[in-house]
Amino acid sequence: MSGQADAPATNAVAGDKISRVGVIGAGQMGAGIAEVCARAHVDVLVFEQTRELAAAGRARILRSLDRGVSSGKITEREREQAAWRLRFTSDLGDFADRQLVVEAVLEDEKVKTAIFAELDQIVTDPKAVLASNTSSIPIMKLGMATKHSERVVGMHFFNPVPVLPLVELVTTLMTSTEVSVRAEAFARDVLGKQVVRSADRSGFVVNALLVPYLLSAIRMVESGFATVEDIDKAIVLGLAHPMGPLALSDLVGLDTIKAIADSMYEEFKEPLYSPPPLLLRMVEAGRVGKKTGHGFYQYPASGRPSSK
Ligand SMILES: CC(=O)CC(=O)SCCNC(=O)CCNC(=O)[C@H](O)C(C)(C)COP(=O)(O)OP(=O)(O)OC[C@H]1O[C@@H](n2cnc3c(N)ncnc32)[C@H](O)[C@@H]1OP(=O)(O)O
Repeated sequence: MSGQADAPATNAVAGDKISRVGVIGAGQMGAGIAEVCARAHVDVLVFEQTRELAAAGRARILRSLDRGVSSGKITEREREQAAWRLRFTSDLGDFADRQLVVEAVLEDEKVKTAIFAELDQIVTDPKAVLASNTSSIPIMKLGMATKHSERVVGMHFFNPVPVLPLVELVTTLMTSTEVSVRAEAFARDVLGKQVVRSADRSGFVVNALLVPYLLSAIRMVESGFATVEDIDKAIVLGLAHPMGPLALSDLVGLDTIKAIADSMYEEFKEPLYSPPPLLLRMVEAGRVGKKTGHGFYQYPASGRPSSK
């Protein structure tokens, strides 16, 4: 193998434009992906397991659209139109007509492989793209849960999805050229994202660099090397990052960081990827960051962080 992304299996060309998308999961990533699709004039169907989760997902998207209006990124009319393009279902069978499905459920390999096996039966169009937003699970494992692994790619978005312009596109040894070209064209030309390609290695490009950095910051807190506030202040003021590593860990979710670190450690057996005990204890305590209101910082209803 060269040092490039894994070579796709065939040389077909891109098919027609994708205008019907399915998103599985309306948590922080799924909701963000559904929102950017709806804002890009795409018909979006979102799967959530229950009506309550679907209602919470819709409310999350509407709040973000409101924020888009108040910050002058979209007009009231665009907000209304995007909201109309979003539908929810709790029956995966409704995804039969989707041209692209993006799975964005929790980082659990068993859950994700079961979804891909089911989707493969439901979405029968051979040109359809089955994508995962996984942060770290090798895409091949998801592809091999299907009978058509040539349709499976990784499309990895970044949080907050409406704000961050990157998508990592991950092709496997089995992904067809047609599918990778369609997925890239959709992310770039329809969603207006910029695309980088990564080989199918746990963590891909961004998390392979980000996760050891976040884990090192958590180890610094654990050892008493510096306080949470000072570590974040040092990085914001000293490196001009928009937020420090502990605030960023809270934004991503400590449960997600643990899952990514576990997956990267399993793949590379690199001690730097091993989750430190403080991270494990915080996840066990349910203090996983912004989404539960408490992580390295506390998040009152206003959403503004305060010290632990
Ligand atoms: C773990 C993984 O697998 C993948 C990951 O996701 S890794 C995590 C990647 N994410 C990051 O690194 C986030 C880093 N942090 C940031 O980018 C910023 O701190 C932040 C965007 C989260 C918040 O920034 P902020 O300055 O406090 O907020 P705010 O000023 O309200 O918003 C920043 C910009 O986004 C825009 N924005 C915010 N919410 C928006 C929305 N819902 N829709 C559209 N635009 C929005 C704002 O208008 C503003 O735009 P301008 O700079 O042009 O004015």
